[in-house]
Amino acid sequence: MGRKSKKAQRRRVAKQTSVAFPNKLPFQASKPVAENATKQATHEPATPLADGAWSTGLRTKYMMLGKAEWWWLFDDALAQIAQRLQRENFVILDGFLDQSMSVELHEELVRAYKAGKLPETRHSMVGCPRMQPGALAGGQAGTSLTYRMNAVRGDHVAWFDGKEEACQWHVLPKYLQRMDTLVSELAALVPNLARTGALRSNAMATCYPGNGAHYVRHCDNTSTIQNGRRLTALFYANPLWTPGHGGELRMFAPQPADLEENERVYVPLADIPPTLGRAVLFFADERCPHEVLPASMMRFAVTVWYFDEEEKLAANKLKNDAARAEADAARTRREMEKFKAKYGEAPEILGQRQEENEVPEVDSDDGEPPSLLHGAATLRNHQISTQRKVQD
Ligand SMILES: O=C(O)CCC(=O)C(=O)O
Ligand SMILES: [Fe+2]
Repeated sequence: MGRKSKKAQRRRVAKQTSVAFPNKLPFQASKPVAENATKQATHEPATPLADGAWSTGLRTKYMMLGKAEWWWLFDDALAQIAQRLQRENFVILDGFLDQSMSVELHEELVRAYKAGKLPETRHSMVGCPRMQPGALAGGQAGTSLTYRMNAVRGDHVAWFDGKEEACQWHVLPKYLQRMDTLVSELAALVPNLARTGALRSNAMATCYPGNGAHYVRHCDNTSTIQNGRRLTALFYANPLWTPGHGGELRMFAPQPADLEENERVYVPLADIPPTLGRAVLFFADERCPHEVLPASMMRFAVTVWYFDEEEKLAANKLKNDAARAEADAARTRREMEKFKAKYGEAPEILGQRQEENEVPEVDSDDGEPPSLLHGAATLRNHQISTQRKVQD
């Protein structure tokens, strides 16, 4: 396909949405989790706590070159990130943003969360989207039946493009630009990400408000749903996190896509604390079942999904397909029944998905690549050339 027609196709996606095996497991696996296993009563981790210690040497090296905050952007770091992602299906990046930016992003998220709790007239951020309890399901195109159930998913969320003036963002747009840069670099190194990097979701800001809020084990995409999500990028902003606060991201071993649910055995691989400045990247499909363990304190994160262009275009084409929407809705109704029987909580049915969660592309005819890639390349070139000067 020619560049122009590809670009036109991308633009159509934006219009339609109105706003883009491992050899060895990394951590020692503990006992498989049976389907009905009850949650642990204590905060003892069931699996080893996982951190980003693998990058300490790299971070020290780039700190000494005055490039601490860009450590992940250099060729040796990118090669390791790509290698880990391919070998383990997920990778932890500590210090993705430096301490002061991370603290500031935490403050921005707290501000947005608090503003959403006040009546419109009583805060200074009128027009900043309110964080609401997160929705479930939505089907392939995201436009089918959705529902809420606190026992399944207990976070509050809102979607942001980082340009909302009312929200007074400062760090969020910088974070997005950096993550876009990283993912567009990885797209050139990881074959499975080859069609990723031009389309992504907006940023989903989340707060698990404590009191045991959690998100049960799930995959962000599956071979049945095919919603286009290829890579999940998380950033955690919790300055005072300690193990007693819970809210770890538990990663499970990959699932063969062709196994029925009752044949699956979920082996926990690692519990990842949601500590300040930490980013986690993982494949959005059955390679990475995951859950958020109960949080006893407020827990803030930003999630972005990078889409496989082809899969996302196919999913969007089915937006107005009544038969597909009904098949998705039927599956969602079965899921709701299952959860209702398991947790005894009635779902709140929302109907069609409310959020507009995809990023529009710049509408230009001048042959420029999509804004996302363009901004990302510029950022990398700038940082790398500065670094070369430092080394020369
Ligand atoms: O916040 C996290 O650590 C993960 C959240 C999650 O799995 C999701 O929103 O799909
Ligand atoms: Fe998830």
